[in-house]
Amino acid sequence: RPGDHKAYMQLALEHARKSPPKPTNYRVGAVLVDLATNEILATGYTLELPGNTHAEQCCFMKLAEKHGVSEENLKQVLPPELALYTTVEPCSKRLSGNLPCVERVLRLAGSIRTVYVGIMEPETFVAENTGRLSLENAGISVVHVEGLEKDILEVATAGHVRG
Ligand SMILES: Nc1nc(=O)c(N)c(NC[C@H](O)[C@H](O)[C@H](O)COP(=O)(O)O)[nH]1
Ligand SMILES: [Zn+2]
Repeated sequence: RPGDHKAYMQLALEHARKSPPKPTNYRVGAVLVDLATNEILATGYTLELPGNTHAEQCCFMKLAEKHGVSEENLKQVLPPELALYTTVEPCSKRLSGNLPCVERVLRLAGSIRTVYVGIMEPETFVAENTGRLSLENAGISVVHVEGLEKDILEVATAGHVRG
């Protein structure tokens, strides 16, 4: 249903639960929605695809694969009004050095209009996630969907040694 942000975030959390726990990242789930049709274009979760992949990255890689384009060229085949739901805000820096998801989202600016986040990134790995500002500067709204923070954090950090 249009505007049912919590339902989409709950779905993203269900995908996050499929992610294998690791002490060096978070277990995140993401859902990409076509706002014109309310169709779910892609889902993803951390490490779903081979390599050290992130949830948002998996959404984009799967959709690119489906359309027979590279992830870099995904923008060419995307509808004009999308929303990305991700349980943890897109990363702005990755300790692995891989391309952060904020950069991957910015490539899709103009199609992705809004990023809905369940929680902002904790400071375990990256002291300050600067993603929100970068996204807003590119005209992409970042909206915090309230109410699932506790569950999202629990799932995200399940692989971490309890301090
Ligand atoms: N939004 C988001 N989606 C994910 O799927 C994921 N795993 C993270 N995690 C952010 C965290 O900052 C990085 O996981 C660490 O910085 C380690 O970087 P790598 O994951 O090894 O590239 N953040
Ligand atoms: Zn990421």
